[in-house]
Amino acid sequence: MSAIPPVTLEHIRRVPKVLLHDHLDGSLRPETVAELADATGYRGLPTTDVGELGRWFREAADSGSLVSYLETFAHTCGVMQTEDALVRVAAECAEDLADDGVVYAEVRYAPELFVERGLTLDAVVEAVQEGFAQGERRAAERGKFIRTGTLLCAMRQHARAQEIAEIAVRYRDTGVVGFDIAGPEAGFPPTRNLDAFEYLRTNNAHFTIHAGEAFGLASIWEAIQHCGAERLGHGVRIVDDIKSDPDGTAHLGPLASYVRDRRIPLEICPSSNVQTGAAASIADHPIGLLARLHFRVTVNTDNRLMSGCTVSSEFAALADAFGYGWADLQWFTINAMKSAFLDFDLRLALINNVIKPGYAPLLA
Ligand SMILES: O=c1[nH]cnc2c1ncn2[C@@H]1O[C@H](CO)[C@@H](O)[C@H]1O
Ligand SMILES: [Zn+2]
Repeated sequence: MSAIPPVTLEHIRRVPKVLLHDHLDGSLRPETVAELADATGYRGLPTTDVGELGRWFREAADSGSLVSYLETFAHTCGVMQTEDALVRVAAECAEDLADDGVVYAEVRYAPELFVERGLTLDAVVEAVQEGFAQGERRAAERGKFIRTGTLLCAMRQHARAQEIAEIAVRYRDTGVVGFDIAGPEAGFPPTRNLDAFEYLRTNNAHFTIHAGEAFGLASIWEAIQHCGAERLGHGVRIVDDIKSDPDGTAHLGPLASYVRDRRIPLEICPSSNVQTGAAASIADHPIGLLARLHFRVTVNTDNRLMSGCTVSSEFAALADAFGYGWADLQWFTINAMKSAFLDFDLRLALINNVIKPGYAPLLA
């Protein structure tokens, strides 16, 4: 019998993982940002030195506020205005995730941010899907399995949610698995987009909503009870509805109970929350409490470029902070797979044929 390996980054990279919340325009390789700026004539980068550029994104995003964090996306979106650029970024995204041991990923982006040079929204979606297909193929050629789906975001501060929802439904059979709203939360409640959410529900389409990140319970409540969100992007502020006694006994308010009882998945992104000020540090992150109370917690990257992270590094940071072992990491992974916007039979197959066998030798 070989000894069970310790929960280190190196070993975490080898076990199957599932990612539900990752932004395509927040996860480019720094060298790709620099090369695409050169190729497409984008002149706005703060530096063209690749090492400095990676550092710049992490530091600029380390701002303590969601609004200044989001300013960094001007540069990634700036270099993603052509079909070739979108294909490349999506293909590299699939490959990078596969190399990190991610077996299923839902990657999101807002098509409306890539039309500055004349691409149509449909052309954007088709280029991104082509890129993911290429990336999955290239990963498979290297012996790495990954399946991807995309989520189309509408930006809260624009008024295009209905249009984007219609595109999400139209492309549902070609890899678009759902819809989301992203962007600044304060001042832009999800109920501004009620028509779009009603349209999606009428068409039996899936959606998640960024809520409970920079703004509190009201945003979560609206997302679930008015809009009908199936999952919550972040949702960490649900802890505002939980009171803890000095001995650790927790008392859940009605919204927290509803979220837990209905098993509403929380797409938690620990490093991103520290950067935007939604959590003071990884060790202080509400994920510790939420996992202990058995909320449907999933672990995500949000923006790998801005946070300099991967799913594996997020797992490793949580294992360090909270002492999580392989059983906990499997629990996060199965939670995520159960919560995916993918057909039930495919979710079950990935759980039984890929995830459980991947962790089994570590749980003996
Ligand atoms: O954590 C976040 N909260 C809200 N919006 C975000 C977050 N991360 C990225 N984006 C926004 O989503 C857009 C589409 O991918 C990005 O351009 C960025 O503006
Ligand atoms: Zn996000």
